[in-house]
Amino acid sequence: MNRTLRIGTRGSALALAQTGHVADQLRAAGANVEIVTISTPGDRSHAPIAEIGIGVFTSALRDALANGEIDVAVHSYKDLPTARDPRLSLAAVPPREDPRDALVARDNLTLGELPQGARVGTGSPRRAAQLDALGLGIEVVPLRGNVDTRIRKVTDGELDGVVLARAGLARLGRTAEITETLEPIQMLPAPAQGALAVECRVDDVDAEHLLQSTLDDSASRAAVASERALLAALEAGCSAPVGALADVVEDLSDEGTVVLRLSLRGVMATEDGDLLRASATGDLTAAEELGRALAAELLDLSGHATASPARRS
Ligand SMILES: NCc1[nH]cc(CCC(=O)O)c1CC(=O)O
Repeated sequence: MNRTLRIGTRGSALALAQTGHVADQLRAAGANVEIVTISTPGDRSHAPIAEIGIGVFTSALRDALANGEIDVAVHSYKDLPTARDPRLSLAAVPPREDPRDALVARDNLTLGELPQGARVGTGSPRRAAQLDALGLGIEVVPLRGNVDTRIRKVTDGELDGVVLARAGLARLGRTAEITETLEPIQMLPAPAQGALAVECRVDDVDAEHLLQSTLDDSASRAAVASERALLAALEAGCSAPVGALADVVEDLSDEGTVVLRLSLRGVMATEDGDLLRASATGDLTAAEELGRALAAELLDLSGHATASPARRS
């Protein structure tokens, strides 16, 4: 392909870092690429995400792609709405970064070492619900802004800690500031956290082929597909905070050969702040079915959780 691919990105340090990485890989494969920065309403607003809505970071980029201002859009996958955009094709899901959440706290402290009443910042209802459920007496403080702004609240002494996606810190070369990487058994990440979504126009088959063959990782794509299918199915039934993580695991087939399977864990907060958890494994080739099945199980649990009048504990 001898045309120049224009790759669109948001202008945040994180977005530029991840797009730069994608551009480098495409250049290494011999493509001509150019990076175009697109400002989004999400970057200009300081309101909580819960108020301005999912898609604020991604829809301007998607529109620019659909009208031909750019040829490729690179998104943090977890920031994309679950409804697919019929104008666009998900050409590649590159190998996923570590999907876990991370704590950056003062004095090198871990969550367990923070004192009662410690103030920990996060704008994510999912992180807040899971922090509360640990029963550590941590006070969750609402917080927004880019990675730098959030960490500065800790260095300035305004907060005792903040919880962020490890992947974001890794892409910015700031993992040294992490004081604890949170195990998924305590805190399940957002569906698709740590993964990128690389889109092109649905009719741009040349770009789609190049992006897919150069960047796509089928295991990451399958894992993320099951997490997102779980999220989409739960969004239809409720608006509760949701965490999900699929791991690709080795299993033995009936014939004794090694097969790869998906192991999916999910968590959903109820209205009274209890956490419902479930897990399941399934075929790598039926990732979305697995996500939907686990969502149905969580919805079933939530029905029991709210419908039972004699509920104690
Ligand atoms: N919602 C903002 C956002 N979108 C993607 C990432 C981090 C990188 C990723 O998960 O791929 C972050 C920051 C964070 O959650 O700390």
